[in-house]
Amino acid sequence: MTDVVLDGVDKVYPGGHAAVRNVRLRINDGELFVLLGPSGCGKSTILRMIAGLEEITGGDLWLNGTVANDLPPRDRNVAMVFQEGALYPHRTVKGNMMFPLEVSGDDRAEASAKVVELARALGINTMIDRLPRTLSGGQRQRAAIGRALIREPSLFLMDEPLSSLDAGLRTELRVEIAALVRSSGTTTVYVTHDQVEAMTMADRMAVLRDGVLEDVGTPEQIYEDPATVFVAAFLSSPPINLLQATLWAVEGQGLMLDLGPQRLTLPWDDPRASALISHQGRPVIVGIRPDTMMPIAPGSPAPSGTVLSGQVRALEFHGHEWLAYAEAGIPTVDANEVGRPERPPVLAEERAGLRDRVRALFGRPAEAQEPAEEHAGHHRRSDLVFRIAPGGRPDRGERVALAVDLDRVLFFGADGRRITPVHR
Ligand SMILES: Nc1ncnc2c1ncn2[C@@H]1O[C@H](COP(=O)(O)OP(=O)(O)OP(=O)(O)O)[C@@H](O)[C@H]1O
Repeated sequence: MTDVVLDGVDKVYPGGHAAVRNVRLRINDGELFVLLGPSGCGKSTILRMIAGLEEITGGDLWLNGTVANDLPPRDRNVAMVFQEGALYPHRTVKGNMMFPLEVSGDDRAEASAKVVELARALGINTMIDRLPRTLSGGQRQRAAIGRALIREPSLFLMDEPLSSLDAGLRTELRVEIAALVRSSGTTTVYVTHDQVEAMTMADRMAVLRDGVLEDVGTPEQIYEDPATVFVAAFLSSPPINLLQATLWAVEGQGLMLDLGPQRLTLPWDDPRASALISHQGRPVIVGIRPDTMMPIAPGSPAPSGTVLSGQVRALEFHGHEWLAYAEAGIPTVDANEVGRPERPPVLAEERAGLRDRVRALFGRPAEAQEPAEEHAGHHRRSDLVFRIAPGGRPDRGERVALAVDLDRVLFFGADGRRITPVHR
């Protein structure tokens, strides 16, 4: 059993790349804690620093109340499983799982009984005499997890252990891994870039971007009450609508969100009004999840300032639901570009260079270029995305009115941080 504290931890790789920046985090004893973020955000680096495989260049790592920055990996009692859990190819599943116990000189009969019991819990008891190459990817990962857990580590670290498996197996294994580590009570840090995996498995989770911690909390807290626009967007599937607005206080009406050609109004008695008023006259980002907008019959009564409208441009069938995309003329925001430092100009040049090279490759003449998208800065997509309840599906080209559940709308400043207080 162990708890882990990262106290202002930095990682600057040789060559100067700052992969992890001032991360402050507490992972409690027995917790299944998930590190989530896009590729390159520093998740694996954090995991490797906890394991002692990567030097910490700033701040402190505490393991069970002791600073462990310089503790050798073998003294941390940590077990780790990677994307492709490496097994010894010439040892059977049982031989692989026995190995850590043999090294520590455990009694053979006891070790064997323990391996059989854990193999049963992992659902691989019928294949313990087989060699790894005769197993499927999922079975190999189970064996690798078994080998890591067999010596009862204080801390279990998993780096994208399911990412090489197909979707069905991933779903099955994530349920089993979560149940197994919970029943063992081992503090577990699990790295993934898959938000569904994170939300379904985690007791608590952290969301990272560019080496910086954006948010920490339970999956429900982070989904319902995200700290930043990046977190709200990263955890939203289908994508959250992020609308560019200017906020105005209007006497007798409330807080008016000027969305260009359309408006929403928050009444004065809304509990968020007092925090929002500080942004009077300033740009804000309005976050509306697709399930918080409901199509209503045109002209049907709705409180003023609660309806958006648009023309249906596309419909998508997702099996359990339909999604619709409606052109509403409202400027939208790209979450990836909000609240992050400006990229150096050289990157933009490199990108243009790549585009030119691809064009040259496919022989596209320069005059065949598509017209430039009409957006400035962050404005890209200009559709409203909403869910459609079974039954009343609009047609493509039809105008729709959408009642917005204002209580569930999220408000962010232009820096991408939530304007209203975040509760943890
Ligand atoms: N040994 C290294 N030397 C220099 N830079 C490195 C090294 N290892 C990682 N990086 C850089 O540090 C950043 C974080 O890498 P890291 O592997 O921790 O990200 P990640 O979130 O785990 O990504 P992924 O999901 O793709 O594995 C990346 O920009 C990566 O290129």
